Amino acid sequence: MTAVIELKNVTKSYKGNLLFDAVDLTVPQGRIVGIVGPNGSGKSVLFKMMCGFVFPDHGEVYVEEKQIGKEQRFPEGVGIIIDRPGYIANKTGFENLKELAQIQNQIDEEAIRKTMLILGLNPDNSQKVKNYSLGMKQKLAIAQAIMENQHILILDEAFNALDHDSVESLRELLLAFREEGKTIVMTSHNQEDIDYLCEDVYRINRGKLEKIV
Ligand SMILES: Nc1ncnc2c1ncn2[C@@H]1O[C@H](COP(=O)(O)OP(=O)(O)OP(=O)(O)O)[C@@H](O)[C@H]1O
Repeated sequence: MTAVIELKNVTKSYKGNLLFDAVDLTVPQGRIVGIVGPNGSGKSVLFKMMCGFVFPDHGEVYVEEKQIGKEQRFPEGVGIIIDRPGYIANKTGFENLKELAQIQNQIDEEAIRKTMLILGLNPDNSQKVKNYSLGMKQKLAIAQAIMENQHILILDEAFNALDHDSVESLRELLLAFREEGKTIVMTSHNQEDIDYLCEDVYRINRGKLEKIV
């Protein structure tokens, strides 16, 4: 069992609010791991630490055996949904994804089109993102996370605002990713998503990560 993400002895607090107290976590390769906990319990902060967006006060975070912030500023090969990406409001969905793809310069327009179609977004839609519905914006966020075929996905509330059919197809997509050996860490306020997808589930409870499944 290869550990893809590891937290070792991680402590994190904001202004006296202790979110994580000497926490360890191992995310094995090829699994879907769920993190649950009430609003404000620290799910997003946990994910941000995995991505190098924030750092623990103590302890270490490793992604594929490289310490984030030390051996590597940001982890490589990770697709991320945390908060809503800052889209360019006056551009279309396709144009936005194209701009983002230029950062890594790993995929061509065809790959972007394909990803949009998988998620039920029309790449030829001339609507600007500022006029997108909530669900369409969410699909665009998912598209940017997966379009580069990243082998690790960190998905904070990926199912937000999706309609019933879109939830079903995203679930199947994530299961297919797992079959390909991708590793996924996710959270959802819908327990059904967690039950359906996650083999390991941890609950944030009083600064600790309690394994509940
Ligand atoms: N940059 C920051 N500065 C100060 N406090 C912060 C910062 N980021 C997060 N927090 C606090 O940390 C706590 C955990 O926030 P976080 O967003 O991780 O919760 P969450 O479990 O994802 O909540 P939700 O279910 O509502 O999305 C909250 O009390 C939040 O106010």
